[in-house]
Amino acid sequence: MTKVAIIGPGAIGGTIAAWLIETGHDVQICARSPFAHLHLSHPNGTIDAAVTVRTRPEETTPVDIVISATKTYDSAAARQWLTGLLHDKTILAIFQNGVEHRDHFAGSIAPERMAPAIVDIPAERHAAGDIVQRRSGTITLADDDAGDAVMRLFENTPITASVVRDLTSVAWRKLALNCAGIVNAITGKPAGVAHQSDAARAKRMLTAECVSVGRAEGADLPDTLPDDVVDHYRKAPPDSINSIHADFIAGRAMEIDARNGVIVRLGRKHGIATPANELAIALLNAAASR
Ligand SMILES: NC(=O)C1=CN([C@@H]2O[C@H](COP(=O)(O)OP(=O)(O)OC[C@H]3O[C@@H](n4cnc5c(N)ncnc54)[C@H](OP(=O)(O)O)[C@@H]3O)[C@@H](O)[C@H]2O)C=CC1
Ligand SMILES: CC(C)(CO)C(=O)C(=O)O
Repeated sequence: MTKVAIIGPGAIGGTIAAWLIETGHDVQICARSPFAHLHLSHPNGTIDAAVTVRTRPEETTPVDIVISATKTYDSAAARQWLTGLLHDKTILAIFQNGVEHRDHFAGSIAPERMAPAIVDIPAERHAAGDIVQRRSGTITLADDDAGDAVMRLFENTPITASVVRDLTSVAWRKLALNCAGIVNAITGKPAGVAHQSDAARAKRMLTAECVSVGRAEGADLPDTLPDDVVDHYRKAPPDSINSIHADFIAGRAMEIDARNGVIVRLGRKHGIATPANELAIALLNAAASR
């Protein structure tokens, strides 16, 4: 049994919490709003569990592994929980999209105790503690001691956790998929719009910039990635809605900076022009403004 804390019991944090409780770990949940019961509907059934929820950092006790699973823009707020949760060997796993996991938590824990994770688990939260997991999914971590410890946590769950030598490339490949998702939010059309040639062209342009900047950052990315991304959206259920599109529809904050802004920012650093991402960001911000 490992002592675990999960900061941010949303779609991903709630799914992870349910599986870790189910497989016998001691889980503290760090939440903004209290709830007493966790209900996960997953591809093979359901998990129902009573939960220990902390709503204030001073209520927490140190654990072996902290998993931060907030949206990227809540990373600074998530850091506030760490004081009470860390002992001198605690590992901090960062479950979020984007390529800046370490930057968001820099200075809060020694770099060798951070475990950035690329998560591919489609999940939605319907209410506090009420989560639907669509597919068992995968968690990819770096091949080091911290990544190894987090991978072992999932041994008895249906979620496939693995470690890879080159997490940078995995993160940029996921970013390629995510940066193209902005087309759905701007057009207001779900995945099936990728069958339309102009939408597919826009996705390819965004992704091509991601490939150039990612390579400058050291990622190993294939030339076929823009086409692969379009294929991915074409193969998805045509009515499926990616998370930035869902956040836009719901009027929630969006991970625009982590999914597209980062391409523009790092592009500038390397002298690479990123007009498609710049334009897409401006259009989505304009569409979201009241
Ligand atoms: N959902 C998915 O299918 C996938 C998501 N991801 C990535 O995983 C990350 C998490 O996404 P997701 O689970 O969907 O997001 P959600 O919005 O569903 O969950 C985020 C959770 O963090 C909580 N939170 C925010 N700030 C704090 C804080 N200071 N203290 C405690 N809790 C806090 C929110 O609380 P509150 O209830 O108050 O809002 C919410 O419960 C994102 O980076 C996303 O891009 C990656 C792959 C798939
Ligand atoms: C569905 C997927 C994988 C790509 O758009 C995603 O990560 C998201 O919805 O944010």
